[in-house]
Amino acid sequence: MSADCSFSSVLEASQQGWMSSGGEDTLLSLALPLDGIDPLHALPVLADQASFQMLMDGAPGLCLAAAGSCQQLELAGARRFELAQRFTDLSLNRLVDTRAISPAQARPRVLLRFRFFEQVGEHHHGAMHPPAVEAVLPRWQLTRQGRRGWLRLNGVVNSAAEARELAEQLWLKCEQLQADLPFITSSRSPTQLANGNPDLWKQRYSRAVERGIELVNGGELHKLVLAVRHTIDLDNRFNPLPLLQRLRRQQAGSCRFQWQREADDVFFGASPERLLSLRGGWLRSDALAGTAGEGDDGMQLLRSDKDRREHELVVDTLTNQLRQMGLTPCRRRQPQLARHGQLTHLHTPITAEVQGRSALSLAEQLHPTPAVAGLPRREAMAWLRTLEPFERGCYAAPIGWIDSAGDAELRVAIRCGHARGRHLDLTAGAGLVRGSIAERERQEVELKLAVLADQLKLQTSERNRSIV
Ligand SMILES: C=C(O[C@@H]1C=C(C(=O)O)C=C[C@H]1O)C(=O)O
Repeated sequence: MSADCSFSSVLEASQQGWMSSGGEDTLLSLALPLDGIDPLHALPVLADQASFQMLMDGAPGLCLAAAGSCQQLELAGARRFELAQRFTDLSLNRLVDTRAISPAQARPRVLLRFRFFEQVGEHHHGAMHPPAVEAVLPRWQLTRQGRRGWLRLNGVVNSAAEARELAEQLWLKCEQLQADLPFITSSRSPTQLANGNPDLWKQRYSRAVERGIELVNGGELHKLVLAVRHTIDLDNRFNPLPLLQRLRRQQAGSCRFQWQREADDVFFGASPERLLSLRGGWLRSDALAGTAGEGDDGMQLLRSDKDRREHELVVDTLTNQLRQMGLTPCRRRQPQLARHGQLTHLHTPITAEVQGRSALSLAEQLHPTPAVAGLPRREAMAWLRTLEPFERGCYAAPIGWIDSAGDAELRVAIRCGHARGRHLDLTAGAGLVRGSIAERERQEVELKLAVLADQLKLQTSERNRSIV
């Protein structure tokens, strides 16, 4: 092991960090290079018993696991983007980073998860809902990009002795992670219990889609993205890690994510859609809309007038919003095909130079995109409230991180599930535009739900063979 990653060097860094700040409640951040550890695989050891756990697996790009909370913010509603950005800046600026000169992957990060709607709908008050935004400076952060990896520990210290303790904890965790990690297996996949009427969502959805199509054909809306929720009851708790590990192979182009608030509340998925990536003052956003039906390898999709219009609405809106912010976005002229497992979409990447803008001021403009809400945005959002009989929660909302250099990765949380105890909610939606056919849209969400359900690899009891 090289000199800069020996225990004595960590200890020395912790003491220097403490002395350089010397104040009460010093937020100390220690880091060590730690190659060869897969954060997805290591998450249970990293987290130990911590209730907060997070994973953003963009492998073969950056894979990040985090656990425990050092500083956190939860907000109920208004000005959530602005306040979450302020919390992020304050937390990261306050950190005494003893490894300030380290590669981008090692930078300290604040993790963020938004709810789709700023406010909970009138009819759903009283039930448990995720906050409008959660922002967490984690205690532990483990990253890997390529063959390189880093372990970071953030903690509040009030004395040289506490700074030393922090260094010891980092060293100990480093040793634990280098020992043999347990394999990720769910000893037995949970069995899906028979639940009422598995076709209930279809009946509800058909009615909502017909109304949605009236709205777009009548010109009241240009687009509306209606979602459905399917709830599955299980005989056991669902552990998403084996699923996320499989999806890494099957959907390498997606970003797998998991946000565990507590052991009984885990939100997870594999997002094909970037709300924004910020790297060194450059933004990239994905317009992703238009979905191939079963049996179409994408050629019909590329020729479909309805899908091309639906897609173009998303590209135009994203580029206009960026222009309104005084930016000069670039886009490809023609959409490409993006394949994510069994689903193929039309995809147009959009880029812009955004020097000096914060990630969340940009995200506030872009969320929710017409790929997941509709157009005009405000009217579409109001119709979603009327036509969707459930709270979206964090479905289709931004999830990701911001680092100490202002770089960020925010994904749109679709292709996702939310496990609460033994209940598992799967949510999927499809965009309606003029000319949409109700039956096709129903088939599209059915396909999306079936793909999700299939990936879960649940056991089915004799009495309940079909999920969707
Ligand atoms: C809303 C979802 O997906 C979005 C809607 C799409 C469509 O309508 O074609 C395609 C990709 C996503 O932007 C979802 O999967 O839940």
